[in-house]
Amino acid sequence: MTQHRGKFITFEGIDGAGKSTHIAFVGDYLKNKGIKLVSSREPGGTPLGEKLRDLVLHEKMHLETEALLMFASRREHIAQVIEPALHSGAWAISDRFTDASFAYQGGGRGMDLAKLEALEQWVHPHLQPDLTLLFDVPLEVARARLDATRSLDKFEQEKADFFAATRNEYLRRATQFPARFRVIDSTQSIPDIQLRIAGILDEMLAL
Ligand SMILES: Nc1ncnc2c1ncn2[C@@H]1O[C@H](COP(=O)(O)OP(=O)(O)O)[C@@H](O)[C@H]1O
Ligand SMILES: Cc1cn([C@H]2C[C@H](O)[C@@H](COP(=O)(O)OP(=O)(O)O)O2)c(=O)[nH]c1=O
Repeated sequence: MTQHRGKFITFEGIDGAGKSTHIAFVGDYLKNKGIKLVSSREPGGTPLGEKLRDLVLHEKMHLETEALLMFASRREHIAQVIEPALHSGAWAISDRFTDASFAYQGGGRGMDLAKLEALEQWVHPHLQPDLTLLFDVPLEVARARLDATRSLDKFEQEKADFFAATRNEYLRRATQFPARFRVIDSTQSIPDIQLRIAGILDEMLAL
């Protein structure tokens, strides 16, 4: 019997939007529906990727070095985790993927989008998420949530205009790729957001 390829779901949003809060919910929801899945994150997702994550989140570096390390981590993640999972029929869910490079390195830091497109074509010419959940909140809401909870990494210490540009690029991409993006208004309560996500997943499961 031919094995059906699994689905690939990615989670995106500016820091503090509430992305991490909902990843476990999605994992549990899908497992309860009998779906086998692999959950991982970027940068990271493999032992080498986690080492790159540590560097890229804490060291100062040239913008293009930062982008190249994101894609290096991604290359390893796709080869070791995402493709094998999808090929075996399992679903893969990733806390961030290439949209984050466009939003942060492209939007936030102003890197030429054409260079990011070239990297995307190099690293995953044939792979795109089946579904991207974009958790969207105004900057002040995200900032207040971050300040209430944790010590901040290199990106999280950036200023408001960085996050405004990052958020805009995410929203621009959601408009550019409407078939796979779902924008979640993350100012809503956690239970309301979960209801919306469950509806989106049910639609996908019915396909
Ligand atoms: N819809 C929500 N309403 C209120 N607080 C939220 C909501 N979503 C997340 N939070 C809180 O905001 C903080 C940041 O959420 P988190 O999921 O870690 O954000 P992200 O992964 O997007 O950076 C956490 O303390 C979380 O409990
Ligand atoms: C995947 C990716 C992440 N990032 C940034 C966004 C985040 O600020 C940071 C780490 O993401 P994340 O795992 O969401 O951070 P946390 O665990 O603190 O919630 O890396 C990029 O700048 N480019 C990328 O391509």
